[in-house]
Amino acid sequence: MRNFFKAFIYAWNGILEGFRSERNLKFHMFAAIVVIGAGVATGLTGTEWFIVFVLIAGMLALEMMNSAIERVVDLVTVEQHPLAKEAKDIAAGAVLIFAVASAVIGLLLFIPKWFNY
Ligand SMILES: Nc1ncnc2c1ncn2[C@@H]1O[C@H](COP(=O)(O)OP(=O)(O)OP(=O)(O)O)[C@@H](O)[C@H]1O
Repeated sequence: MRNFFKAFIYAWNGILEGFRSERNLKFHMFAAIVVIGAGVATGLTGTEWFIVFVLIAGMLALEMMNSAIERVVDLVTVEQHPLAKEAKDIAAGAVLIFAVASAVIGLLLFIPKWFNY
């Protein structure tokens, strides 16, 4: 139980460190607050809120994973290396895929409701 508690504290510190040092994470958090506000104003159903929260949590978690990969790469080499570039660019690509998919799904959720008003 103590180990579980310690692991939770480490993870919580990781979240705080991510939000403290990563500009992109702050931007995603801001975007999440805007989307939640739009959801409240639009009146989403339970299923739609479920989708929105999964996308927000997935986006934040993926952005944090990207930041972790960037740090590990920087720890391994301060030199320019093709593998370092590939690792960082692939991780950034994963974030981009999820961000675009989230934006498309978000628009598919919101736009029909806005047109119904
Ligand atoms: N050690 C490295 N060797 C080769 N290419 C690198 C290395 N570090 C970063 N790059 C590449 O340089 C470009 C810019 O990287 P940069 O380090 O400025 O940003 P980042 O670490 O990817 O992200 P952030 O701006 O969030 O810190 C990216 O294409 C990245 O893959």
